[in-house]
Amino acid sequence: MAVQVGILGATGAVGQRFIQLLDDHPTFELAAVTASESSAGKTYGEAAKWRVNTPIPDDVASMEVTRTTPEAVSDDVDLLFSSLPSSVAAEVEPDFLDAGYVVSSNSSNDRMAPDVPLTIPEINPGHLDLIEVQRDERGWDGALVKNPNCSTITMVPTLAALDQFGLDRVHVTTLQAVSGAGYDGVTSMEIIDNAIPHIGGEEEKMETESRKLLGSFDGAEVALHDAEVNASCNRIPTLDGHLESVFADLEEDASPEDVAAAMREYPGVDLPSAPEQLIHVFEDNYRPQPRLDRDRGDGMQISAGAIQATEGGVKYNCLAHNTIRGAAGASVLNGELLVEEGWI
Ligand SMILES: NC(=O)C1=CN([C@@H]2O[C@H](COP(=O)(O)OP(=O)(O)OC[C@H]3O[C@@H](n4cnc5c(N)ncnc54)[C@H](OP(=O)(O)O)[C@@H]3O)[C@@H](O)[C@H]2O)C=CC1
Ligand SMILES: N[C@@H](CC(=O)OP(=O)(O)O)C(=O)O
Repeated sequence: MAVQVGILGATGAVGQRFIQLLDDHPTFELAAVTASESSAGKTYGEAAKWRVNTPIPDDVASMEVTRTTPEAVSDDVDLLFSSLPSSVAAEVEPDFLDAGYVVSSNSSNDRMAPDVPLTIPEINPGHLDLIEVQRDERGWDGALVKNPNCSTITMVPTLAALDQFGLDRVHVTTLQAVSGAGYDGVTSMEIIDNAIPHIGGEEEKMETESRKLLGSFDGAEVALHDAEVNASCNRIPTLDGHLESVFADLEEDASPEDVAAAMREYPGVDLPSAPEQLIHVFEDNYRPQPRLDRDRGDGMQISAGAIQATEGGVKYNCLAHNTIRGAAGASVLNGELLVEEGWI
């Protein structure tokens, strides 16, 4: 039976990706779209400055955009995807949770809260059970699950594959696409013929969220993985697709071939939006590249390549589509996991 879903912040850059990914979804049926006061009351077609590379589905274009309050959303909606600015999400998500909604959120508020599952279905599906803790502590009838930051989710599946060799220390440098900053985020004058060598708050997110995702859960709390993670984040003039260079120190000996095999064999999950193989490893050291490889697995697969030995471990490059696997696709996959695990 179809699960009725809604999108909070549906008119924005990530909201538009949600609409694209939910069109013809086998389980989810879009029943509500919300945005700010200035969009409320308009049809979606009037309110959204549509910038995704497929047309607005006709049935969505004619839907009425509502205010972002629980009262404005029908009780028939079982699951909400959230792509609000994090300051707005911090204020309104708790209202929806109090009202009993299950929320799969892409916004960065509360990702590191001890009682909020920060989840990638292929990596730490068991962390979803934090929902019980969250309900006890906060008295919510609903449930809140978060997906990680787009740069974090690009790297973490590869680190999870390396963890069998004893992940000790990670250094990562990112080359991030402009779409990560949103449509109005960086101006053309800033980014063309240029690179911007810092992204505010991004390094800390990579350094903390990765350790929560790889951490162990004992039924009550998540113990952060004890690897040291250091990140340096940079913006470059690609449109979509974050490329990252990772240097990982390992406790055990592992050749580049061992590492490539561990990445290739890392198990996927059987959910509608999941790629068949989680990590594609290239033999060609000049791959992955953003323009050529971001759409692998409908934008949900992670790519890796140029795996080479270092004194303490390995170095390699990895890539993911930042607004699909790194944002809306990640939330949809978490929604599918919530259904699969019986939370909805
Ligand atoms: N852009 C990206 O690639 C990525 C973004 N993210 C995160 O996802 C979230 C959304 O980002 P993005 O889509 O780029 O943002 P946008 O600014 O494009 O969209 C924001 C959405 O939130 C709505 N909104 C804004 N203010 C309010 C309010 N006060 N009350 C209710 N609704 C409001 C907007 O409605 P309206 O149109 O009416 O203003 C719009 O629908 C952010 O937390 C961001 O950090 C994460 C990964 C990647
Ligand atoms: N900061 C990311 C995008 C983003 O919005 O991340 P977060 O989901 O952590 O807010 C980027 O610039 O590419």
